Amino acid sequence: MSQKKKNSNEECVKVAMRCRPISKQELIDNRQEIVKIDPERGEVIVNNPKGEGSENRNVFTFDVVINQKSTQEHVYKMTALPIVESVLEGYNGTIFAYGQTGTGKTHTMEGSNEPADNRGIIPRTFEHIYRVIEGTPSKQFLVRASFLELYNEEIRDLLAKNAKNKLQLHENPDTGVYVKDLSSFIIQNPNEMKEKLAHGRENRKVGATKMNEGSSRSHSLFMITVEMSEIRDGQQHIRVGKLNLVDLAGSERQSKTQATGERFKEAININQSLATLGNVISALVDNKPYTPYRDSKLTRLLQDSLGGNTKTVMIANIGPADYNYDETISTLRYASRAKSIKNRPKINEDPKDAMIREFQEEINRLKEELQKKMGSNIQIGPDGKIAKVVEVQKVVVVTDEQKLKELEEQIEREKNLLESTVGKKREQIERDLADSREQKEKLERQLKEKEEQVAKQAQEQEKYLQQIKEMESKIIQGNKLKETQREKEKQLIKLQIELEERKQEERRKQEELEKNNALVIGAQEQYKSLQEEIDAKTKKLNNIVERIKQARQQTNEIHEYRLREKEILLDENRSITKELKLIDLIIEHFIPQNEVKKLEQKLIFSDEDGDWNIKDDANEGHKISRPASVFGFKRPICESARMAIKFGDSNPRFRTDNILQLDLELPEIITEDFDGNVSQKVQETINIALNEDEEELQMMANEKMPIVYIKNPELISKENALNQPRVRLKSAKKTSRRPQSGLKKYQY
Ligand SMILES: Nc1ncnc2c1ncn2[C@@H]1O[C@H](COP(=O)(O)OP(=O)(O)OP(=O)(O)O)[C@@H](O)[C@H]1O
Repeated sequence: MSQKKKNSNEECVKVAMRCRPISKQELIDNRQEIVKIDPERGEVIVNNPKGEGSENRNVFTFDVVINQKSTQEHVYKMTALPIVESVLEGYNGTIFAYGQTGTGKTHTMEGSNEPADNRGIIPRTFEHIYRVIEGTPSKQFLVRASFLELYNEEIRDLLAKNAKNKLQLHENPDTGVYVKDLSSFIIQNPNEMKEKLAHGRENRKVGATKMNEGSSRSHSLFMITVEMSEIRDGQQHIRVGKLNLVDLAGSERQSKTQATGERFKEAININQSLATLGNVISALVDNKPYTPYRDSKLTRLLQDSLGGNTKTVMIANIGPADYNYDETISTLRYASRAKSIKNRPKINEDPKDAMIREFQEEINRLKEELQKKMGSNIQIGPDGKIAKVVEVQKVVVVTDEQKLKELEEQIEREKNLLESTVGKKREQIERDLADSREQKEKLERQLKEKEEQVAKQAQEQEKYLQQIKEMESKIIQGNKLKETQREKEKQLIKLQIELEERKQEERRKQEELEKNNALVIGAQEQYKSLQEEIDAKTKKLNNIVERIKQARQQTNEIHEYRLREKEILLDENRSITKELKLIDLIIEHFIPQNEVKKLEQKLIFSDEDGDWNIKDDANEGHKISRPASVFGFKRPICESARMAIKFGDSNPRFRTDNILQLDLELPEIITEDFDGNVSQKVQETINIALNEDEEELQMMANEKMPIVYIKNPELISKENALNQPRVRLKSAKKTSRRPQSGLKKYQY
């Protein structure tokens, strides 16, 4: 029984491993290749450059393993293709690349357009989606795309006009986690989609590290939503498939990348979010009661892809060189665990918020309105054209002109007749003629009016048609000619997917079997002689001893790796503490205590954003009421504005008109500008706060510092403290009050 069918629609995360070729630099540095790949068995063997004998071999098995020589097309077929096919049936799908920096995640996900063979999964996905749409005339499609990055735990819309704006994560009980205000574009063909990808890429954070020149310093997520509408059994059915294409920033060691400053901060954030991803994977695999999705924005964004309702493929990227052994093993262990995550994919059928339904309804409404406006004899074809109106115009013209012509002829006849008859009737005839001319002019006027009316109607009709056409063009439909080709391709893909799934299933079972075999000594086995039994059992014993050795070796390696990771985390911790200390120092020494308190009261921790936000007073009901208007002024006005008006200030803001975009009214400056020279005392305080631990700071106070600011005055004897003269910060102006400080300051 396949893994899929074990528990209704339960299926495991599919894990693929890709190893990049050894780089030129690695060849120059004479690096050894330590990775061996057997795609048929789905095996990756990594040799420990420091190990000996059988202990130096680490064997991993994955659903798909891709060697250094594989093409981008092969990678697409083996990893993304089945997921994209599922998305086009209405499933949610996620493809994400994970691995150490510089191992080829971006190459795998995006690749490059030149040469065309180098295109990665994302552009190939675009082509695949529109190829399927072209070959499916029985359905209507609406395709949308969004592109975001997650940089230093902040979400940015890479397709927005202002890509610097931070966006927030929200949760909807029906649709799950989503990014509020993320822009989404309706896309009609793969080229338009590629343009969006290129546009977003330009806005993405990329920086050089020692390990990779063009390293992605953020996680990126390209989202494609495919809405499909189909008439089945006389009823409309809508399905929506969502595809997440994720290129994660690379995991890395600060010591290797030699990151400093902003790069160092980025690296800390990247490592932290990846560590959370690891924790989520572990919690899911170990069936822990709580999964820490909320610990990072990355895991919240991927919540449905890990343990949710999505079909997921994880591509673990590794490098082949010996100096990356630790990271390679760590990536493979991470990936190996992810194989056991179970998802429950389901088709998104008839969702309430499908945009294609809204579009279709709007098109029908416009058509109905057009019909109403243009009269009952107007018929709208599938292409939205209206021939009848044009005919009416013609009829009107023809009828009126004919009438006029007949009239003129009649007049002419009468005129001739009259001219040839008695002269006394001439006057009468001329009068009649004048009347006829008047009638002709009247008719001409009527004709002109009618022409104008028809032109106006035609204009209005054109406007409606344009609107309908524009909306209809967003909904794309396939071509009958391509249908057979698509059917054949679909059959082929289905067979290929089935074959691959069977292979993967066999591999998983084989792996399980091998694990169990080594531990079970065949109690029921029959042996011909005692010697045969001894031989067989000795063999099995040796096998077990070998496995125990390997397990010990692995445990030692994991232990060492953990120690190193711990060291890195401690490093990160130290740097964050340092930064915090600096911020503390600034707050405590340079911001009045009452302002700090006010701010603290206004701060609120948002579970949704995982961040501190300033409370919106309006929502809390503490909003200060607006002062009432002063008689004679159009709006409430402050004292300084009133004074300014009094003294004839020409600034438009004081004209009491409602003018937008006014300059800010700046508060009175009560501080002095910094003149550039930091006093030795302040500099020493800052240096010590930045460099030393808290306790050391207090201890050193006795030795070096003339003035020391401490958080806990109880630590110093009161007597000692009181014997010392107090020093207070000077105010900028004599008229201003002295700044209050939350710290008690003692001098020694
Ligand atoms: N399979 C491959 N074949 C050829 N070149 C590759 C392959 N994989 C990666 N490379 C090359 O290696 C370099 C690093 O790759 P890439 O930028 O994709 O790594 P990355 O994992 O995305 O790194 P980071 O996490 O720092 O963004 C690039 O020059 C890329 O072209």
